Amino acid sequence: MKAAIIGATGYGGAELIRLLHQHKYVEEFTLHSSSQSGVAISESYPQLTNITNQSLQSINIEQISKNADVVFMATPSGISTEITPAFIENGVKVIDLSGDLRFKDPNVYEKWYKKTSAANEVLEKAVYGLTELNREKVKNASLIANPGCYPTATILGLYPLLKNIAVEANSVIIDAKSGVSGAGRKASLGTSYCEVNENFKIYKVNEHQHIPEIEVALKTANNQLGPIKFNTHLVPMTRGIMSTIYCQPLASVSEKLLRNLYQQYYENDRFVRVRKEGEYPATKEVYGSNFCDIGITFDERTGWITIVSVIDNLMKGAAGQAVQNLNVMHGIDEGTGLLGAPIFP
Ligand SMILES: NC(=O)C1=CN([C@@H]2O[C@H](COP(=O)(O)OP(=O)(O)OC[C@H]3O[C@@H](n4cnc5c(N)ncnc54)[C@H](OP(=O)(O)O)[C@@H]3O)[C@@H](O)[C@H]2O)C=CC1
Ligand SMILES: CC(=O)N[C@@H](CCC(=O)OP(=O)(O)O)C(=O)O
Repeated sequence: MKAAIIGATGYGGAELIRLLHQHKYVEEFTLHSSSQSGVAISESYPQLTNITNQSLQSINIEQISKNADVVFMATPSGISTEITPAFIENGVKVIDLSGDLRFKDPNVYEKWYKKTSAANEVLEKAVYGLTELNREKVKNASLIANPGCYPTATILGLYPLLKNIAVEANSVIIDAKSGVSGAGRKASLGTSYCEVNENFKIYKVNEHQHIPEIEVALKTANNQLGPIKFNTHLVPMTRGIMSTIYCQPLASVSEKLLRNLYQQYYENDRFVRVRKEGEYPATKEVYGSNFCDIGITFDERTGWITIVSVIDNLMKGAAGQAVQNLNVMHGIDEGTGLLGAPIFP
């Protein structure tokens, strides 16, 4: 198949290049930029020298539509809203990494992203691409709203629990941490070295745009769920997300039962690894891979469950999951191009 990457000069775009380059069914991909057409991608990313010597092309929708079977939108929020409808009209599949198409209700997007939403008919076509939850819908989709990075770690961490165990409706607390690549490549004061190094800071307190995305997905597991408590922190590391989740079950549960429940729920999901008793995953244990690793425990003293869920934000949190969805949409093995082990140390 033939692919095009719009936003190829960003971190999500560069990760897509790395993955599509090693994907045996992608015979060709083109790279598109709104600001650097004509410039070789290796000018932005010297590590891609001899991997691809392509020059960036402008974003010409008609030309891309003639060439590509599928377009990846690795662009900031607001761009897919403008561009994707034309690709859909031209019969080209789209996988959007941004938040533009993740909500069915346009008001939710407008409230949390503070931007104009895509039209209802586009939102209706979009399938929320958290592959493990929506595999059957992804199979038949022509438009994928790839999930956000924090939602991927958090929803995978909570879903089996909320589906199977009665919890205190208002007890879900999510303490999430991200590496700095989660903010993209664009320079900003808040992500500059001196602001981040040897520092640990909370940001977007009570107003993170991923709050409604997580709530909408979790309500499909338990519609009694109250508002979640969710906050995000910037950690001085490049990649990785850790979502530490606390939740109070209505009745005491055994740790063994919880682990069995998670293992059963994810038994056919090769990218979710449920850790054994007493083992909690670290971000480096999924670095550069498409895995989501989950540790779980119940504290009899407090009566609370703790779940730890980690991903690489650029892989399972963005480009990796986008390629996983590409595979499912095209009926090819879900792991194609994604089976590399995590990089460690
Ligand atoms: N980083 C992460 O971990 C994750 C990111 N995401 C989402 O994926 C998307 C891409 O993120 P990321 O790669 O990190 O972001 P970056 O900021 O690294 O890259 C975004 C790219 O979009 C392009 N762009 C900017 N403005 C426009 C425009 N007006 N029209 C077309 N293209 C434009 C730029 O390339 P150029 O100037 O060459 O056009 C830029 O390189 C975002 O929506 C982000 O929220 C989702 C999950 C995780
Ligand atoms: C570290 C960091 O800044 N991360 C970003 C993740 C952005 C993202 O994934 O946003 P979308 O919903 O538009 O995809 C954030 O917290 O906003």
